[in-house]
Amino acid sequence: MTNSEQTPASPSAFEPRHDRDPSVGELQLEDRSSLKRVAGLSTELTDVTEVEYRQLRLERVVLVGVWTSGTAAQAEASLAELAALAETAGSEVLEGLIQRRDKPDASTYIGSGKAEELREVVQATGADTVICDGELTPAQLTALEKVVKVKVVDRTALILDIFAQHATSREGKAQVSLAQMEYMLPRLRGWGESMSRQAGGRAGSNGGVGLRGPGETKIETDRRRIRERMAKLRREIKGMKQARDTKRTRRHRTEIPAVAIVGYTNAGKSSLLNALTGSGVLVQNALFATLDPTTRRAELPDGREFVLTDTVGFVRHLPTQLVEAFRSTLEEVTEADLLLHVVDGSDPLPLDQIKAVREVVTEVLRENAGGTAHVHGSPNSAPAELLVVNKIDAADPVMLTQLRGALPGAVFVSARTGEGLAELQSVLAERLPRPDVEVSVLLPYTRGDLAARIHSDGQVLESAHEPHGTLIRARVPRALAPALAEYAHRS
Ligand SMILES: Nc1nc2c(ncn2[C@@H]2O[C@H](COP(=O)(O)OP(=O)(O)OP(=O)(O)O)[C@@H](O)[C@H]2O)c(=O)[nH]1
Ligand SMILES: [Mg+2]
Repeated sequence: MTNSEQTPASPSAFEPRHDRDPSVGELQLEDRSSLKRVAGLSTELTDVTEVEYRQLRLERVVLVGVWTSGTAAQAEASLAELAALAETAGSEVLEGLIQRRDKPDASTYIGSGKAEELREVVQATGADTVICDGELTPAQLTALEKVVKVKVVDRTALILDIFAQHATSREGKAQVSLAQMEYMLPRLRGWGESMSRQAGGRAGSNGGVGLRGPGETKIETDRRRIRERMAKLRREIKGMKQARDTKRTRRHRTEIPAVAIVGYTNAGKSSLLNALTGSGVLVQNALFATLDPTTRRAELPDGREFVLTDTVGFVRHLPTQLVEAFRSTLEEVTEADLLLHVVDGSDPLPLDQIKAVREVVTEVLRENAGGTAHVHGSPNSAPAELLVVNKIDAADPVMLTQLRGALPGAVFVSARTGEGLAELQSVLAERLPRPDVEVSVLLPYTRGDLAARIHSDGQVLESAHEPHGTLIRARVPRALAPALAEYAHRS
């Protein structure tokens, strides 16, 4: 598959192009389409430390989930989401099965009888991969592979694979590699075995291309090399984080309020950033389209500036390796003055999405507590949250009425049609911290530079042109006050 025109009916096909839609990042979308994976080209991996080249080669898959708690609708939504994830990773979903049990089977995840059934489905459909809707232990993966006779991967590996495909920046790539290695480390043996069987299809024989699993010594060497690479990656990520910190400190010095957009993957975070700032960040009907935080300047109706950061989307059971690896990028979340929590109002279970996002945010805030000092607000205080229900143009009116009742403080918008955006901006204006010193100055016309700074960093309350200069009464950031002191005006 190379572009959406050729495969309009594919469930993973992109949304139709909206040529004049300001919320869509056309150019990046083309880039992404042109980089679409070509399946079946990768050759067997010879060096396990090259984790980033190890695509999962998911092609024709059967999904299987264990439904332990919650409603049937929730169990089905979870499997539907797994299907969307699998399609985003480039695979074709043939079948989905759910087993109701108290807890996953300790040895094969699904019960042994069900595993036999699964094997029949795999054979009947001609699937080459089974994806389980959870995180399996290395032993469970191996045991289930033995029964179903094809490669078995779990939800964590799938999400890691999508992240690996979507990472573009150096930092993003490093973070994903680190997460993949962490996931791989305890699973090296399992991988070796499954890869061998996968390549040759003659389990038990002991020679030939692709059939030599790594020997014990090789595994030990590989483990050591992976650990070394992980240590190196951690150092590199730390270095990249320092560069970003410097940039952020510069912003803090001018005390421009910061807003971080968080939310479930595909909720429309990037679309909202584009709609509020007129930028062209990548928008795609795919999960985890955005991995790198993008910061843009935006303006409130009263002229005050703020910065808006788009962040990686969250999902139920986001792999902990990823939260850990993305911690440095997620610091944008910790240090924001306000979290704009975007919810997809057209999703069947938006309240579940809100819950999942809040869980990850809480984890990120806890992990980062005690880290870098906060400039705004008190140290370690969690940023306030503003819920924004998006896609109201596509949402079911009954659901919207329910949501309005359930989420009294939320703002309802459509990034696509622009509905509700004006209200969102005025709510933002109320909620964002104001510059905190009031000054009255008579600026000579030669100091247009200072007048410009008052306009960009502060809030002008009154302004009048006098013979000797501009008389301005304004609220400005404390940091700007000293430069203005010599022009202080008393009436
Ligand atoms: N109908 C409708 N669709 C929307 C709206 N906002 C965004 N979308 C669509 O939802 C999909 C996801 O939008 P994105 O802005 O990429 O979502 P995101 O939250 O940034 O997603 P990730 O970066 O993948 O986590 C795209 O197909 C958008 O066109 C909206 O207000 N109405
Ligand atoms: Mg996005």
